[in-house]
Amino acid sequence: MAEILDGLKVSKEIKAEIKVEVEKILEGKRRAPHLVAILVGNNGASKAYVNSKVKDCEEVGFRSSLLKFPSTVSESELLEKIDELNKSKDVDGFIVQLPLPDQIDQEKIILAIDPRKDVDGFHPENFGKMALEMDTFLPATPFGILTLLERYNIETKGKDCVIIGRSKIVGRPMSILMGRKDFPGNSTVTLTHSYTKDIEEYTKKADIVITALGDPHFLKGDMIKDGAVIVDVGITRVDDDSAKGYYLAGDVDFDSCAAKASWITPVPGGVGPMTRAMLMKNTIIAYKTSVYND
Ligand SMILES: Nc1nc(=O)c2c([nH]1)NC[C@@H]1CN(c3ccc(C(=O)N[C@@H](CCC(=O)O)C(=O)O)cc3)C=[N+]21
Repeated sequence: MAEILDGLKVSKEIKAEIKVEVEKILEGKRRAPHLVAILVGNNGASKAYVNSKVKDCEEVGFRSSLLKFPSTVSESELLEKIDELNKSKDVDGFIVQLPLPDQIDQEKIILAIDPRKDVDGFHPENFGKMALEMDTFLPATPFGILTLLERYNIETKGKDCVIIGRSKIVGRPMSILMGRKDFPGNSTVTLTHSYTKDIEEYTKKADIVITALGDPHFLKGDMIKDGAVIVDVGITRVDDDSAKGYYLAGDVDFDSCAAKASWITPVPGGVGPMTRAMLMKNTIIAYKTSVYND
């Protein structure tokens, strides 16, 4: 029976550590770190995530601003706002919640963000630095997974790690990070995706499986080996007749995998809260390295 990689617990520890740092900053009579989130449109899940980020900011003592735009906003309007945030001396970092409506070129938006304020770590300059093992903002979800593995002392060196899904914000960067030379890395990485002939062939041999595909209960116990470490990034709202009208489903079939794995992340309470904690971490890093605070 697997032990739980408790992302909710670790995320609280990290936020408490950040809070202590913020208190020291304020004692030094400096302004608090300031994170801005841009939310476009009315997507229920996006709204929920952004609101929880605002709550996290309050919890650690950051200033936060939520900028809402209608789904009809033009690309140039958004670019103007980004330019303003790039220049603003009292904004340390900002994120543009994805996905964006079709009339907006996501690539253009990400390229417009000043890499020094790109606390999501999505700008190609930061992605490149990540790949080259240079100091930079790591994308929050992969950063959260690494931190979770680190805090539980999960050995990754020399392990076979299989990642399912090659998204720009999770699978792809995760595949790079797990193979990096620094801890927790040094794994032998296989990145599987929709064109992989037989995913099971890989997952069955893997010491570590990281699923990020958004397909509820995809990974079953008979697809993994005994003692594997299972990290579930998937989080899909599945309609049901509960009070909320939905439940949150991971990519992992929890019961059958937990029966075989050595460690496993739950959904909710695993990677999600870690993602949020790492955004706070990136924001305080941005604050400390900001040219305006030295
Ligand atoms: N620019 C941008 N940056 C992001 O980091 C980003 C984004 N766009 N778009 C959407 C995804 C998704 N994402 C999540 C964050 C927290 C939870 C989270 O805290 N989940 C809770 C459950 C929350 C609930 O109850 O709905 C949990 O797993 O326990 C989930 C998903 C960040 N994303």
